[in-house]
Amino acid sequence: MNPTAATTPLTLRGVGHSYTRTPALRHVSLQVEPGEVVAVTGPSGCGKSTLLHAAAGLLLPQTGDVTLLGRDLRTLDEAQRALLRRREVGIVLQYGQLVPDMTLEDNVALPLLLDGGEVAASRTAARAALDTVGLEHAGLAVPQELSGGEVQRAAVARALITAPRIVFADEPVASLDAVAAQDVLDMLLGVARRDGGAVVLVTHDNTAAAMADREIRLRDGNVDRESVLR
Ligand SMILES: Nc1ncnc2c1ncn2[C@@H]1O[C@H](COP(=O)(O)OP(=O)(O)OP(=O)(O)O)[C@@H](O)[C@H]1O
Repeated sequence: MNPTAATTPLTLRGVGHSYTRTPALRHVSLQVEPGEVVAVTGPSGCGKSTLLHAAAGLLLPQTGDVTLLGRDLRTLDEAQRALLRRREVGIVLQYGQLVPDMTLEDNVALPLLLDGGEVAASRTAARAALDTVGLEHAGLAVPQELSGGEVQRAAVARALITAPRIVFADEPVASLDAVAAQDVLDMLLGVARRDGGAVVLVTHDNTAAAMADREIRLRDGNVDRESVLR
């Protein structure tokens, strides 16, 4: 058996975090199983993005523990968490988060280049990744020359270029039309079909949420309801 297939991709135990006096997340526990796609839904401000940032190691929550791909995130320093994210985790945040004055090709190649990848090979891989998201024509453009939907698709290409074991996506289809949204979701959800892979999708979009295996609905920083969808 592949040893990575048995690793639980993500476990949160009693995770809480406050930016101000009102907690953004109160006490959230959840587990994502190998092969699973989990949609995190709920009204604006209920804590979805905070949950995603904590789960992906972008934010160390004030209380509780996160185990990501078998690693307890509290035991890793910032550099170790960054390395784990870069090598094994794909992250698509709201608004794409591309580097503004880099071409799309270099933006998408960045995770490989930061890991010591050879420049020409990394750019070739980036062009192939841009091709899969329908942006083969835009490799030499910079993000401000693109539409919101194109930026989002490039962010998806960048998140998938390292063949991550888990993907976290925050509203990945918010600025896409229905056809492009379906394409992007298919690509992201493909990660869960890899051995031991998993996907966590924050979304307001009912169609996107309905593609998940399980929906976790938050309210006021807590899990309000969990529904098994398939
Ligand atoms: N950096 C921050 N500083 C202060 N408060 C914050 C910060 N980020 C989030 N919050 C607050 O924490 C709460 C949860 O925010 P969060 O972004 O996690 O919710 P959300 O469910 O993702 O919202 P949306 O659907 O609108 O993106 C909100 O009340 C928000 O105003």
